[in-house]
Amino acid sequence: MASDTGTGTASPDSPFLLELDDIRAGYGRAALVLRGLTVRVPAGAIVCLVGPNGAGKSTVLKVASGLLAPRAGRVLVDGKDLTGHGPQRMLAAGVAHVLQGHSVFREMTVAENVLLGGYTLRDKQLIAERVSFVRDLFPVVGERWTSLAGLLSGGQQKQVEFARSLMVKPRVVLLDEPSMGLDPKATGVVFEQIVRMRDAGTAVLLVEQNARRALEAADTGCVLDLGRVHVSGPARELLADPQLGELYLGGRPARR
Ligand SMILES: Nc1ncnc2c1ncn2[C@@H]1O[C@H](COP(=O)(O)OP(=O)(O)OP(=O)(O)O)[C@@H](O)[C@H]1O
Repeated sequence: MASDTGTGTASPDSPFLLELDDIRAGYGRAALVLRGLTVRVPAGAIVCLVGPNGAGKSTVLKVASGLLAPRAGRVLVDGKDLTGHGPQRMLAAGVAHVLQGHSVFREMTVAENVLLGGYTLRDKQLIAERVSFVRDLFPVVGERWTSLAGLLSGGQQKQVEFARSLMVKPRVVLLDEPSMGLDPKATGVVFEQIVRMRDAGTAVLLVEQNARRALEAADTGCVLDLGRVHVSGPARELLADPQLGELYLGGRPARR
């Protein structure tokens, strides 16, 4: 397990899909929220950020998707420096952001919601392929295709949001608190779907309050504190660490 991932260097042949390198970022004139944060997401991995309320977890995702420009540091996709580019450019580079809370259009059908995710696509054949892909990946999306999205449960709506984000075939999806407002059963289903997304080839950078459940699904965990990555390492090791459990994961790990 590494104590702070440090600054490191990035190169054009970087093994990482997404790198946030020594990021400093904040809002307006307020004090910096991120103070030298480094997070790296390899292809085919789920990386999970955990940490106390207000630690800056959502801010990390906003920097990664171009919603918030960092004051210093670099944002790289496939080793290419895209620092300062906005959300449109980051999406074109393969970085999709599923925001916190529920963002389906309740008065529209599941189909209309999902197709909105592909509105930049012009090729009808490609749209059909992507629709088929997301319907296979998230069976409930296919089953409820013609229903009004507002009639679906919270967990089902979250899967519609995932499907919408995958329409453009992103390389990495940023998920902000996907279990927010869901009961334990729906949370379990949503995490299963996140693992399926990873297994289908999309890397995931995940932010969660439900730290234990998220780390169980993740490959790598990063604990944020005071605007930096305090500790990072294999998610299983973080889960098994009693000190981290006590400090950041709401008590000691469950006995196995
Ligand atoms: N749009 C904004 N304008 C000003 N300050 C903001 C804005 N968004 C977040 N902040 C501040 O930045 C800090 C970090 O917020 P952020 O939402 O990134 O934390 P978080 O770790 O995701 O918190 P939580 O777990 O409570 O969602 C907080 O002090 C918050 O008040």
